Amino acid sequence: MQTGQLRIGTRGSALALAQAHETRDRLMAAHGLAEDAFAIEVISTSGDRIQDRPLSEAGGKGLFTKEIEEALLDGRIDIAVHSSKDMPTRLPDGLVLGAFLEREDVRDAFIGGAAETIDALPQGATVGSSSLRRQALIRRRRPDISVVMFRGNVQTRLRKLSEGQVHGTLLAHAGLRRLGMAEVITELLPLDTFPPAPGQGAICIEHRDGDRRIEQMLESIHHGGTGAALACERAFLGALDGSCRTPIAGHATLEGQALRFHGLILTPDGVEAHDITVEGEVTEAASIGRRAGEEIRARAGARFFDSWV
Ligand SMILES: NCc1[nH]cc(CCC(=O)O)c1CC(=O)O
Repeated sequence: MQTGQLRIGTRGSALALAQAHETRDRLMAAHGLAEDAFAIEVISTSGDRIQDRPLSEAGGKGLFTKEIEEALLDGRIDIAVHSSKDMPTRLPDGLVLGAFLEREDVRDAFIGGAAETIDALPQGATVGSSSLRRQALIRRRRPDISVVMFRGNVQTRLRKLSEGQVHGTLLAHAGLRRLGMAEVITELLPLDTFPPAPGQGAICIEHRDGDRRIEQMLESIHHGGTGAALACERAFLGALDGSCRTPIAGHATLEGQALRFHGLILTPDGVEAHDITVEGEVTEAASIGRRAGEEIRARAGARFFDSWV
């Protein structure tokens, strides 16, 4: 490592590396820096190592961030690049999310083998996904479909699909685009029936609270609209206690100074669902999300949350 280099911590998956490179490239462009002003440090996380069970059972979201956050706190790296969707609502003391890059398309994508769309899948088809939200949304739309646990990187999933192990799978459009693989998509799912996970499609950058040098560098690559949408979506998750065993969707959109949030919670079988829309000023982003979370919680009732914990 050269002295003065900015050290970027990331997981080692192809998607994580693409996101780290995108962040580095934006910082290079914004500050007229060369590639050797940065070092990309790959950090393996528990989430990468656990492959045999759903992460919601193994301990949830923090599994993708713990080792990276330790590296930040120890001063081994200066910034960490994450998928916002994978970030817990509460960060360790001393760390903050300092910047969000402009959001990609937030929609889920269906990659079909047996048929191009979810509606066209044969009766009783099998779809692979390990996301509780996607499982519940598919079951809500097509109760006859069986959803099987499906993890691993994009290449592994596509191989299983081409081997006929499943009739289709769902992935984030954003991730496929960042990998240059959007051509495998057979259907982009509509936002009203397949609302995204809070944070989907947005890259965030975490750093040590009060690190002035980093704060100044990030200012130029931060996207204010994405930051407001994410403040709202993360507040919604926080108000729901971020339970990773509950299928939760939440999406904030902006039109000028107006922010509109749509949230949805479902039972894992997709049978029961509660949704909410709250609108307000962009400056109130976090309180809109919190209010939506509190209201949907009250509406669903304690029984809804108790039924599978
Ligand atoms: N949990 C894995 C994860 N985290 C972020 C993305 C996609 C990229 C994004 O949403 O920014 C994915 C894969 C997927 O859902 O297909």
